[in-house]
Amino acid sequence: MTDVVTTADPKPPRLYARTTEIDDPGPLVGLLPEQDAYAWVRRGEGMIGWGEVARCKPADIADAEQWWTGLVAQVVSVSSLEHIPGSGFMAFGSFVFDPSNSSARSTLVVPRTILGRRQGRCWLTQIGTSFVHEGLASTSSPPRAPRNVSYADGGLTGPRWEAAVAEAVQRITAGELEKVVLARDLVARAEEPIDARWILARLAERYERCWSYLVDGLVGATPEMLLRRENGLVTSRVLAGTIQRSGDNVRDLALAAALGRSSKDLEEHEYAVASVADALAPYCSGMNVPDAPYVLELPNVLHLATDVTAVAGPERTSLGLAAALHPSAAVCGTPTETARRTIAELEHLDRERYAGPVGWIDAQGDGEWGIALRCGLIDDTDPRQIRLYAGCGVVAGSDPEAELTESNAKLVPMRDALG
Ligand SMILES: C=C(O[C@@H]1C=C(C(=O)O)C=C[C@H]1O)C(=O)O
Repeated sequence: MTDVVTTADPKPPRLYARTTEIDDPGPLVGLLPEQDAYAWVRRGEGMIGWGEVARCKPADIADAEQWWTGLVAQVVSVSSLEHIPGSGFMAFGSFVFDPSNSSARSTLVVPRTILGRRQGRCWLTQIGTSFVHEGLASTSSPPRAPRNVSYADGGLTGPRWEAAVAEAVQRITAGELEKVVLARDLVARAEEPIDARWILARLAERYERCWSYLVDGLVGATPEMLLRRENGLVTSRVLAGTIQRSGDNVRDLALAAALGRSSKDLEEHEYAVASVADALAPYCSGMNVPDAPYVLELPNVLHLATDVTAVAGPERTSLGLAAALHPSAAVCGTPTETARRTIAELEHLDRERYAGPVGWIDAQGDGEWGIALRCGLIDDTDPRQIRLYAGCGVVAGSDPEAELTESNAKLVPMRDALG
C-alpha cells in the first residue's frame, strides 16, 4: 500500500479518525477479512481491525512508545462516543521477545477500519488521511479449516529439550541463577495456507478466560496479562506454576489443592510476582500484591495466578509500562540478564514474537498488553506452516520429564484449534 505512514516518514501526513456508535454487528471474530486482519477479543468484547494506515517496525518497546506519542499528537479525532478505552484512534502491536537474539521484527500497526464492543456498546472507527465516510462493508469470507495437519519437531526433539531442562537445573543448583523459562517449538503443516481466523475463532470460543489475539500472523489465546492500563488503573495477571488437568472435575480439585501447596510451583510463582511488582514500583503508587496466589482454571491446565493492581501516573503509557515489565520472570527468569543468556544458550530456538507483549494501545495511552503465549506464528514465506511454542519455568526442584509433559499440555489449545 502506498499511503501507509511508516517510521521512515520524516514528516508523516496528518491522520483523521472518525468513531461512530453502531448497532451490534454480531460476533466480532466472524467479521474479520482474511488478509491484514487484527484482533484482541475476550468473551465477545474487544476490538478487531483490518487494513493499514500507519505502521512502525520499532527496535524495541520504548521506540514504539515514542513513535506512538508522536503520531497521536498530530491526529484529528471525532467520536460520537464518550471515551471508552480502546475506542477511537488505536493500534495493535506485537513485540519480539529478545531483539538481541532474533531475526524477527516487532510491529505496531494502525488499521484503516476498527470495530469494537465493550459493555454492550459497539463502535466503528475509520482512519485515513482525510475523514472517511464509508459504511461498514464486510468483505469477510468464511474461515477455512486447516486440512491434513502434520507435526514435526522444531529446534529440539523432546529428549533433547529434556536434556536442556536438566542442564538448566544443574546451573540453578550450582547457583548461577534462580529460575529460567525454557521453551520448545513444534512445526505444524497443513495442505493449504492456514487461515488464522479459523484458529482465532476456535480459541476465543473455548478459552474464554484468555485474551485471543491476531497480529501479523501471530495467533493465540493467552491467559497472562502483562499489563492493562485503563484510566490510570494498572493491573497485571501473573502466572507461573502449572499442572495439567485430568479431565475429571473431582480429581482436578485435588490437583488444584496440590498445586497450591507445591513448594516448587510456589517458588516459581514468587519469582514471577516479584519481577512484576519490582518493575512496576517506580511508576506506580498504591500497589496491591496479594499474599498468596489463586488457582486459575483453563480447559487444559491449572495455573497459580496473582492479580497485581496499582495506580499509574499519567506520564507512562501502557507501552511505556510494558517496556518496564518485559521480560517478566514468568517467561524469562531470575535474575533477568542471566536467564536471558541461558535461554539463548540452551533453547536452540528463535522465539521471535512468542512470549513478547501483544495487545493494543489507544490515543490516551491506555491499553492491554498480554504475553504472547499459547500461540503460533504463521510462516511469512510459506503460510501452510505455523510454528507453535510452549515454555515452562525451571527451578531447582524441576523434573525434565514433568516439564515436557507440561509443555505438551500448553500446546493443546493450538493443536486442538488446528483440528
Ligand atoms: C511460558 C509459558 O507459560 C508461562 C510459564 C508457566 C509455568 O511455567 O508454570 C505458566 C504460565 C506462563 O507464565 C508458555 O505457555 O509457553
